[in-house]
This record gives sequence, structure tokens and C-alpha cells, in this order.
Amino acid sequence: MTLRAAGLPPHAEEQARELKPLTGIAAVIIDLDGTMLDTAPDFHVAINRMRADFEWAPLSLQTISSFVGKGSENLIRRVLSVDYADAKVELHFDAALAAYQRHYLSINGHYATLYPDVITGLQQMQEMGLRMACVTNKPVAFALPLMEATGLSRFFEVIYGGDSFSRKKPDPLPFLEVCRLFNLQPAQIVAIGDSSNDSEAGRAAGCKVLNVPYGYNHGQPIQNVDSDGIVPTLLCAANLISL
Ligand SMILES: O=C(O)COP(=O)(O)O
Ligand SMILES: [Mg+2]
Repeated sequence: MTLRAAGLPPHAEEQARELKPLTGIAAVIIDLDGTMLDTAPDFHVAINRMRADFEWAPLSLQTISSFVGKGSENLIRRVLSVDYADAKVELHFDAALAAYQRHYLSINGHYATLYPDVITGLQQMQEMGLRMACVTNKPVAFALPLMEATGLSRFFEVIYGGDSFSRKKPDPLPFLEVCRLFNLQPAQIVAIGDSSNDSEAGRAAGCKVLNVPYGYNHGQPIQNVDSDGIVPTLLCAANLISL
């Protein structure tokens, strides 16, 4: 197949050519943090404002980014573990989480940016007639206003957050709920995300999986993650998929 060159970063076209087309696809499930939006600067500001409230030293953007991906509760536990052993982490947990949520909501999206070719990729998927779901581990109360403010909501039939179901990614439950809602088989759906959470959830659900290389992935190389390919942008993902 011929991939469109438009919007590809340098060398990306070469990389994209080696990818195998995904056929018989009817829907996509797309991750939010690290895939559509670079929200690391929002996490950085909110976490460090929380830490300042408790007179804990600020953490670097890189450290905080490596803690993102498994939802707010895990993020706060990881952040507290920098200074405390497990028992003390639990002692501070409720107050730290509440302060973090207050700070995050007050700056939600102020420092976040769209990655290249997200909007063009989503537009192309929409024009292809793919059904579209966003599944993020971000709490719904953070994800909905953020996606509205950044012009992402309009593309998605449904947005599920980390608190939408009893289990979040890497558990397959949220993806299986999308399959049920769309009345599709998992193999008709491609899950696209920046981390092993997305890939493990996708594989366990029986979906196809594509990764993007520019997100967080718990500070680990995305090349180590099992998927059907690494696409440089969502536009490249759209070019690889067909109905
Ligand atoms: O908030 C998180 O932990 C990460 O969310 P994501 O699933 O959109 O990457
Ligand atoms: Mg992510």
C-alpha cells in the first residue's frame, strides 16, 4: 500500500512503510495522555503544587512523566514513594490525592499540547467511517473538560475514563465495554496508545494494537512493548487502517 507522506516527521515514512496494513477494521480506541495530548506539563505543575502544600521538594518533569499511565491513585502513590516507605505513603495518601485533584482541576489543559497530526489523523479516521472511542486512565472529571477545551471531544462517540468501570487499563474491561457498545468483535477494533497499558489491555481483549513512540510508557522504550506496530503519528495510523 502507499502511505501518504503528508505530515510525517523525518524518517517516519520509512518506518511507517515497514508496517503491515490492518484490514477489516470498523472502530478505533484511542488513548489520551501521551497519545493525543502531551499532558506531562499539566501533571508536573499540579503534582509540584501539591508537593509545595506539604513542603515536599519538587520533582522533575521526567520523573513525573514516568509515573503517568495507571491513573491518579497510582500516580500519587508513586509520587509519595519518592520520600516515604509504604506505610507512610498510605498515611499521606488521602490528603495528597485531594490536594492534587484540586490543583489539577485548576490548571487542567493550561500547559498541555496536541501532538503533531492528531487532529488530521482523527479527521481522516472519521472520514473513513470508523467508529471512535477514547479510553483513558485519567478520571472522567479531568478527561471530559480537557477534551472539550482541546477540540478532541467532537470526534468521539464515547469517552471512558479510569473511573468509568471497576477495572482500568491494562485490564481489558474498558475495551470489552467498547466492543459491546459498538456491537463489534475485538478483532475489528484497533487500540492506539503510548504505553504497555494500552497494548496489554488490547491484547487481552483481542483487539489489534498500535503504539505511538512519543508518549510516556512508564519511562521505558516502547519498542519493548508487544503490538502490531509503532506508528509515528495518528495520521500514519489512519493510513494503515482499512475497513
Ligand atoms: O492519567 C493517566 O494515568 C494516563 O492516562 P492515559 O490512559 O490517557 O494514558
Ligand atoms: Mg497514555
